[in-house]
Amino acid sequence: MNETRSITILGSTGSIGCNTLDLIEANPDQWRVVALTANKNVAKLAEQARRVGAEHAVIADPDHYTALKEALAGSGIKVSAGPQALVDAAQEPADWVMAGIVGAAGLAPTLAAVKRGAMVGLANKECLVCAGDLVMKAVKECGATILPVDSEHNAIFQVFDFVRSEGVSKIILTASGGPFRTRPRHSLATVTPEEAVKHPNWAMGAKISIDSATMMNKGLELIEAYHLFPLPEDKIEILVHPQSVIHSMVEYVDGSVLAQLGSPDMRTPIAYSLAWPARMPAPVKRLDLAQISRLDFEAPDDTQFPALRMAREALRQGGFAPTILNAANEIAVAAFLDRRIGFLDITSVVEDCLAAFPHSEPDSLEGIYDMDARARAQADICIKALA
Ligand SMILES: NC(=O)C1=CN([C@@H]2O[C@H](COP(=O)(O)OP(=O)(O)OC[C@H]3O[C@@H](n4cnc5c(N)ncnc54)[C@H](OP(=O)(O)O)[C@@H]3O)[C@@H](O)[C@H]2O)C=CC1
Ligand SMILES: CC(=O)[C@@H](O)[C@H](O)COP(=O)(O)O
Ligand SMILES: [Mn+2]
Repeated sequence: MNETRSITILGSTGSIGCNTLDLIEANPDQWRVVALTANKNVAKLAEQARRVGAEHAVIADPDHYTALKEALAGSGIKVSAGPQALVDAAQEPADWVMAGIVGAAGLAPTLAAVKRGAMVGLANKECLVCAGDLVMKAVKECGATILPVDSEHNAIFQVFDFVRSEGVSKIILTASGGPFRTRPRHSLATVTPEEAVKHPNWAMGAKISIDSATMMNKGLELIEAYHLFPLPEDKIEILVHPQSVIHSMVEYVDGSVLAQLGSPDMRTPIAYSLAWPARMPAPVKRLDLAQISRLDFEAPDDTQFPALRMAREALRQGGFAPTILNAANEIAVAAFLDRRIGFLDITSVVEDCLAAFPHSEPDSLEGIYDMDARARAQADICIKALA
């Protein structure tokens, strides 16, 4: 990469945000940091902003505005707070925006970056699950470039022949199977949040780690892949691969299967997206296949992991079903992390919420926000009923 790129990181204090900062700080001359954002973590945001000389720091929770202002006093860094300030930050003219906020809270700022035609590194899969048609329509209309950061989608992006896409026969999304892949389902009723966040291969934020444990992560990724790549749902297959070395594959009509491999370290897909269309170095452990010595594969078990079936059905059903799936899952995962429900209740809550609403089609962003809020309220009702 020859030119200097200006960058905004939405969710800079999270796992994706910190990995992104790690890469840009290794090559500081190539980057100018426009804005960094967080939800509540004032201390980390202020420290990051000072360290990289950000122009603007935004805290989503307005109750933390004064604390951030004090933490950045004398730095010359602009400070703002609240959900609209996140959108304003995404609208500032940075060449490249990392969509690294967790959950549907990332939708509005991601859409704001898309609408000004930016290059967007997309980690926030929930915004595509919640509002995929609307986001992808805005991408086309506004000339934005989506660079998939999610490791599987980044792998597919690296090996998908967009010029001759009629030659693609299917996508194979790999899944680790999470920490409970080999555990009998009945034994999962009593697992703790501490056990469930322990992913076998990846270090990630709490919400996505729980999603990996229920395999809802792969369900969300199925819907994400459907929106990112020009293939129907029945051409997107899920394959369990416990080592997370092959990050995904594309099969072509001539029988060729192209895969992207690497150590399970998000700095590789983030670096690919940051430098795109060039490449940049990433300080990750090099893949040593002789040492790994074997790669395993198995078909996913929909009985052990009903989230996979539910996500595929929601995608087939269309309309608001994926919006409801995502919203209910966010609320149920938060309740599990708070120890208000058990691990197996997460997917039961999602299933009950999906059943609670008759089929209807979104016609606007407001309609999507309305359904997202109604699904969250319904999930709260289901959770109270379990107590
Ligand atoms: N972690 C990973 O390796 C991968 C993550 N992803 C996806 O990337 C996204 C981020 O994941 P991850 O980095 O693990 O998550 P983390 O929980 O580690 O970080 C989330 C970030 O979003 C901010 N945030 C949380 N809630 C809000 C809110 N309501 N409004 C504004 N900002 C908010 C957090 O701020 P604060 O620190 O103040 O709470 C933090 O900066 C998710 O969509 C995930 O699915 C995809 C592939 C891999
Ligand atoms: C790193 C990443 O992209 C995660 O989404 C990861 O893939 C989670 O692993 P599994 O969902 O396959 O367990
Ligand atoms: Mn992933």
